[in-house]
Amino acid sequence: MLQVYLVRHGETVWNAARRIQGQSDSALTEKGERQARQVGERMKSLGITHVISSDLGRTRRTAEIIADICGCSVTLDARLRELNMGVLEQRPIDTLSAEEEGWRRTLVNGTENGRIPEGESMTELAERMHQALNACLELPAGSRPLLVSHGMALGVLVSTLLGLPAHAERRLRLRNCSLSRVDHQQSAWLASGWVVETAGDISHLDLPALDELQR
Ligand SMILES: O=C(O)[C@@H](CO)OP(=O)(O)O
Repeated sequence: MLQVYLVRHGETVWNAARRIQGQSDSALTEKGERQARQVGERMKSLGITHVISSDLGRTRRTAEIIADICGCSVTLDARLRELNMGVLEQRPIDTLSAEEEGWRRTLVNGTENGRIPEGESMTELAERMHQALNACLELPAGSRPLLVSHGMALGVLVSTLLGLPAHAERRLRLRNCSLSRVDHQQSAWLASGWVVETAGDISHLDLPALDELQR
């Protein structure tokens, strides 16, 4: 059975300031770097063999810290990027106009193919996240990979593996450097394919971690 670990990047300057990143970027805070070291120690104890990361700066930095601790190298996969949030990227979330908030809501209320202008739909995000996860099935037997990605991206992946709509990601709390795990199993009696072992575990963190874009 293949076990794949999923980690959201450490806290960033814009997470703490409630600014929308999407495929734009900001640096990890000091706390974010600490979170990455703490999840790295946990990953080491779990025997991670591969660290595969979104190519955005905040995930790369988190992945490098983890990989250093685990003695692995980092492979980049652009399919693990956060949702492209189009014209709302870089904006403080508390300054959105009613029209802009309406665009954001088309994403989170499940409007089919809803998207922020110049952005991506949840369906497109789900497709590329599933491709990145399924690529782990090609790794050599005995591999234990870790994917380092983002709040909405991982939330959409876990929600859709459970058979829920992509926007059910709103119901998952994936804090910075939280750990989730999905397993690929064959079972005639239980489900065959991907099953969710755990989601959003932060027991390795010693300080309270932010929820997505929350204070
Ligand atoms: O892009 C962002 O601002 C948030 C949105 O959920 O995601 P993350 O911090 O996980 O990249």
